[in-house]
Amino acid sequence: MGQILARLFNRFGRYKNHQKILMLGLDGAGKTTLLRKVTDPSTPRLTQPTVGFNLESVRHRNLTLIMWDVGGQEKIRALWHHYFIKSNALIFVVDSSDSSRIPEARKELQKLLHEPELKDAKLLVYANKQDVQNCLSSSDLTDMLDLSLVDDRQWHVQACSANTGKGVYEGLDWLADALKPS
Ligand SMILES: Nc1nc2c(ncn2[C@@H]2O[C@H](COP(=O)(O)OP(=O)(O)OP(=O)(O)O)[C@@H](O)[C@H]2O)c(=O)[nH]1
Ligand SMILES: [Mg+2]
Repeated sequence: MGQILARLFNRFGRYKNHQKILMLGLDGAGKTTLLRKVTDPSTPRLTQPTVGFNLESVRHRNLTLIMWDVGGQEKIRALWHHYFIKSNALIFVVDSSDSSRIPEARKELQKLLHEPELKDAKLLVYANKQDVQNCLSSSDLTDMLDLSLVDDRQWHVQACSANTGKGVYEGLDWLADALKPS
C-alpha cells in the first residue's frame, strides 16, 4: 500500500509549487463535502463514507494543493499513517454540531500531533457544520481540543460550513500564508 501511495505522491509532486495537504478527522466530519466544495462547487452531491481516500489538486493563490481526503471511520484510522509522509499541512475537520464526539476528535488530533512524520505540518482545523443551529464556535473548539497547548507549529481554527461554503476559502487563505517560504 505504501508503494502505491508513494507512486501517486511522486506523480502529483511534478506540479510547480505543490504542497501536500492531508485531510483527516472523524467519520462524518465533512472532509469529502469540503473537498467537493473547492473542486466542484457547482454540483453539490451527497457523499458516501470514504473507504480509502480521495485525491484532488486545488489551485489556490499561487499554490497547487494536492489534497488527500482519507476516510475517518474508526476501523480504518489504523491506515492513516500510510498517508503521513511529506505532508506540508494537516487539515483536521471537526463536526461542530456534535459535541458528544469532540473528546474522540481531540484524542485523534492529539495523537496526530505527536507523530514524528507530521512534526513539520502546519495545522488547520475546520470547525465545520456552522450552518447547524447551536453548534460549537471556533473558540469553543479551540478549548475543547486543547489547541492552546500546541506550541510546536503554526495552527488555526477556521469556522466553516462545507454545505454553504462559508469560511472554507478563508481557511485556505490562512494555509497559503502559513505555507509561504519564510
Ligand atoms: N449541515 C451540514 N452538514 C454537512 C456539512 N458538511 C458535511 N455535512 C454532512 O455530513 C455528512 C458526512 O459528510 P462527509 O463529507 O461524507 O464526511 P467525511 O468526513 O468525508 O466522512 P468519512 O468519509 O466517513 O470520513 C454528510 O451527510 C454531509 O452532507 C456542513 O457543513 N453542514
Ligand atoms: Mg469522506
